[in-house]
Amino acid sequence: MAALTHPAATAFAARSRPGAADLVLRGLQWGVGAWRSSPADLHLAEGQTLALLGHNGAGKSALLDTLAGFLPARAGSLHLGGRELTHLPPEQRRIGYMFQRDALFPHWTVRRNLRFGRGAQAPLDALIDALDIGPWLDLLPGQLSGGQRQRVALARALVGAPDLLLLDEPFSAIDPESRPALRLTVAELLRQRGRPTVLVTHDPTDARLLGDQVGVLDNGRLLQTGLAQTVFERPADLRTARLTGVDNLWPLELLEPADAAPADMLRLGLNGQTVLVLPGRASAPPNALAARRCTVAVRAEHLQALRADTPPQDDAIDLDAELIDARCEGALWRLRCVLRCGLQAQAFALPAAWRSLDVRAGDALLLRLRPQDLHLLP
Ligand SMILES: Nc1ncnc2c1ncn2[C@@H]1O[C@H](COP(=O)(O)OP(=O)(O)OP(=O)(O)O)[C@@H](O)[C@H]1O
Repeated sequence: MAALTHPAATAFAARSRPGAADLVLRGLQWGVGAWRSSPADLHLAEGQTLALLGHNGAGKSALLDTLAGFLPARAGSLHLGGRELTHLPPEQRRIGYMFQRDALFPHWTVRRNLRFGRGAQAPLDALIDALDIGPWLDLLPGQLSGGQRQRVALARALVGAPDLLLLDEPFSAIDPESRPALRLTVAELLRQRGRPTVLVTHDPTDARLLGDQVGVLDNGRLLQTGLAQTVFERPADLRTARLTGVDNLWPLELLEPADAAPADMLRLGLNGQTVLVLPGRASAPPNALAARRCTVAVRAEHLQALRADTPPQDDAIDLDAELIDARCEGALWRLRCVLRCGLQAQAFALPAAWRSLDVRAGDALLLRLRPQDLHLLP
């Protein structure tokens, strides 16, 4: 597998055509049959990747088909590098598209598949090297595994330096061991391409790692788009929080400040009992203040599991908890706990931290978080 800064990837990028190529959608509506999206506006700068997250049927593939010209836009416009594409046929759009199903020609070798269309004259060596597909060039797609075919399809989408790259779940058939390395290779290829990419995924890790921007699509409506960090750390609503993989979503009531507490403290609780006290009521969404309830969103990676006797620390919020169970998930342990108020909480721990905790199911723990890692949703 090619390394993150594989020289071949650099050479491949150097041969990509230079020039501005922003993707701009203005009130674009797309649809399949009777299904139709809401209008969407978007500006994706050259070189940026938009990772689109959404449930099944949200309209992700239909959007890619519309950008590629396989489905007609129902309304609005689509510009790429200042060129209006809205009504151009697919072959005039200079778009590389990796479909959800690899769509390689089954009776052609991998080499001939790569040489099809835009790839007829394009240099291939650097791309073949970066994606590690050299050994399969003379094989037919049917002689490859699903994951191997996906890599070839990825190369075919990238060949000839398209102005816009569309990737529909590019890693869905890649085995879990190869996925992190391939993700990094692709991230580097996309970064060096200098052209926009729209990538559809169900995996928040793909979206976080590959997306400069993240868009969350729900039944044809873009709920939130923005910098990946903003969408992941500050999801606009509950659906976005779920789609971006927030594990802890605690529905809490806004309680009156306790006696003698500063008036601007925010006291959140359950059944009248205090769960969290936060500095500053300003962090609460205005409609949550009015409704006197909100959902507290905390990513599992922001909860630090500590031994129950750990001394308190300034500016940290500590929650008493009891361990339910712990499971190894690749490089991290996922700790499932129950808070004193009865709500469940999940925290990640690195293997060394998990070992040094030395706790078992039923043992007491402290879950620590920084106030800035906690986000209140209406
Ligand atoms: N051939 C079709 N005829 C009619 N409606 C369709 C057709 N294909 C898809 N749809 C509808 O269009 C909507 C958008 O489908 P689309 O395939 O874009 O969703 P998606 O977000 O890509 O889903 P998935 O994650 O399952 O691939 C869906 O609600 C679906 O019901």
